[in-house]
Amino acid sequence: MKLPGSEEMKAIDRCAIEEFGIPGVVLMENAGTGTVRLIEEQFGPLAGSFALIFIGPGNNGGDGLVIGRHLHQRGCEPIFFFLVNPDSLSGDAAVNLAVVEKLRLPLHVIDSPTRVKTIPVLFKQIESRGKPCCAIIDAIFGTGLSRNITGHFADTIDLINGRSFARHTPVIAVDTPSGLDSDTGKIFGKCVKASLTATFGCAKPGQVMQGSSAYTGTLSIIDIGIPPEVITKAGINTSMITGETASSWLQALKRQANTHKGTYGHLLVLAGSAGKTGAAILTARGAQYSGCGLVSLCVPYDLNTIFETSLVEAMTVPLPTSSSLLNVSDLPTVIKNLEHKTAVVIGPGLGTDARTADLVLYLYHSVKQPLVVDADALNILAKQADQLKTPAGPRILTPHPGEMARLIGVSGDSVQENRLEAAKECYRRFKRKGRDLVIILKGAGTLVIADNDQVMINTSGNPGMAAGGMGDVLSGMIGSLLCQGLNPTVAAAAAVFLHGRAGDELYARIGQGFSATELARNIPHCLQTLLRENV
Ligand SMILES: NC(=O)C1=CN([C@@H]2O[C@H](COP(=O)(O)OP(=O)(O)OC[C@H]3O[C@@H](n4cnc5c(N)ncnc54)[C@H](O)[C@@H]3O)[C@@H](O)[C@H]2O)[C@H](O)CC1
Ligand SMILES: [K+]
Repeated sequence: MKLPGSEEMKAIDRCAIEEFGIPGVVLMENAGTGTVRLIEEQFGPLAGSFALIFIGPGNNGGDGLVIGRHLHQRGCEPIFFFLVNPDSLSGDAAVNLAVVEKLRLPLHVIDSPTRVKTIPVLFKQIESRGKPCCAIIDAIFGTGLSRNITGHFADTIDLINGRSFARHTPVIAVDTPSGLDSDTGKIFGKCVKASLTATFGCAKPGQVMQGSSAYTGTLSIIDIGIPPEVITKAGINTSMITGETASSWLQALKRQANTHKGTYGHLLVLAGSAGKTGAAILTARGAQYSGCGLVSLCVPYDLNTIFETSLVEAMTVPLPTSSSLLNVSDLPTVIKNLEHKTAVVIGPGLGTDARTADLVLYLYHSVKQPLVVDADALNILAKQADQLKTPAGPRILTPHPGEMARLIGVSGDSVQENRLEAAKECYRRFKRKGRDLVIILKGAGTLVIADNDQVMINTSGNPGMAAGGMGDVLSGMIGSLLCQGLNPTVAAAAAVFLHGRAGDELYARIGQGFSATELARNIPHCLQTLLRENV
C-alpha cells in the first residue's frame, strides 16, 4: 500500500484533475461524502444532533464545508467555525462556501485568540437547544501545512485537545490531524488529537510513523475516486508493510512434498560472548522457528557447552582460540565454515573487543553470502563508517535507534525526531555501487529502506516487544528467510512484519511481559495464519 508524501499527493491531485479530467470539486465532494459515511458507520445515526466543524484556509477547509453540507442532509446541524475570513477561501473551497452560504448554514468567524475564547460559550448556547454534539471535525490543515502552527490556530487546537465541553465527543481529523507533518510524522508545534482520521486516496508516511497514532487515532483511507493508474504513474517509493503484502511475500515459504532440510538453507550465526550467550541462542531460535533448514553457530570455545545444551537442533563450531569472545585469530576456521552456507548473521551478543572488531570488519567486506549485521557488529561498523569499502555481497543492517545514532554520528533523540531521514542517511552512507543494501531502523513503525531508495513502514508490532532479545530473534528470522530463498529486501520486510505480528498475537492474548523466547515460539503459528490469508 503506497504512502505518498505531501508533494506526491499534490502531484496525484494535479494528475487526476489535469490529465484524467476529474474536476477537483468532484474529488472534494467524494472526500466529504466519504468522511460522513465513515462517521455514520463508526458513531451511528447523525439525525437530531449537531457537529462543530473547524474550517482552515485551504482545501482541507473545503473538505470540511462539504462534510458540513452532507451532515445537514442527514439532519445533523453543522456549526462552522472559520479560522480565517471566509472571503479569503479560493478555488474548490470557495465553490463549497458559496453553497453553504446559499443554504444559510450557521457560521462563526474565529480569526483571533479573543474569538477562540468565545467557543465554549457558543457551544453551551447551541447545546442548550437539547441536541447532542455528535462530532468535532478538524478541517483546519491537511497536507498543505508547511510551518509551525501559531496564534489563534494554535489556541484552537489547544481548545479542541483540552476542551472542558463535549469531552466524550469524537474528534474527526479530515485527511490528517492538523499539525501532523504528513511526510515525517513530526508535529508542527501543535497537533489535534483525533479519535479517527479520514485520509483521502492514500495514507501518508507521517501518519504511520512512530507515535503518530496518538494524533491520528484510527486511520481510515477514503477512496475519493483517484484512478489507480494515477497512483501508479506517481512512482511513489514509500509504502506500508501490511499483512496482505507480507502474506504475498511469505507464500514463497510454502513447502513442497519432495523437499528436505537442505532445501531450506543453512544459516551461519556468528554471535555470543561471555555473559551474552542468550543473544546468540535467540538468534538461532528465531531462525529455526521461521523455517531455516539448518543453523550453525561459530562460538567461543569455552562457551560451547552452553550452546550445545541450549540449542539441540543447531550445530556449533567451537572456535579454538576464542575463549570468551570471537577472536580474529580464528578467522581461518570461520572462513572454512562459511563454505556451503546460504546466509550469515553476525553481531548479537558479540561484544566490541578489538579482536572481535577485526573479525567483523574482515567478514563485512569478504562474506559473499547475504550478511545480516546486527547489534555489536553495527557498533563496530559505526567506528569505521567512513573507511568501509565495497562488500563482497548483499548487506542487511538492523540498527535500533541508539545503534543508528552511532552509525550516522548523531544523537539518539535526533534519530527518533526524524526516523525516515536518519534511515535514508544511513542508506546513503553504507550503500556501495552494485551491492544490495537494506537498512532496518527498528522501533514502533520499523522502517525498511532498500535499493533505489524504496522505503517501507511496518504496521505490525506493539509496546509489549520493548524487551531484551527481540532484536536477536529478528536477526535470525531475516537470516532464515534469506536461507529460504527470499531476496534481501523481501526477506527483511517480511521478517519485520512476521516478527511484529508474532508479538501482536502474544500482546492480544497475554498482554505485555512476554519474552523474546515466547515470541520466537509463536512464529510458526503466525506464519501459518499469514500463509492462509493469501489464499
Ligand atoms: N487528492 C486529495 O488528497 C485531495 C485532498 N484535498 C484536501 O486538500 C488538502 C490540501 O489542501 P491545501 O490547500 O494544499 O492545504 P491545506 O488545506 O492543508 O491548507 C494549507 C493552507 O494553510 C496555509 N498554512 C500552512 N501552514 C500554515 C500555518 N502554520 N499557519 C497558518 N496557515 C498555514 C497554507 O498557506 C495553505 O494555504 C488535503 O489535505 C485534503 O484535505 C482535496 O480537497 C480533495 C482531494
Ligand atoms: K485536518
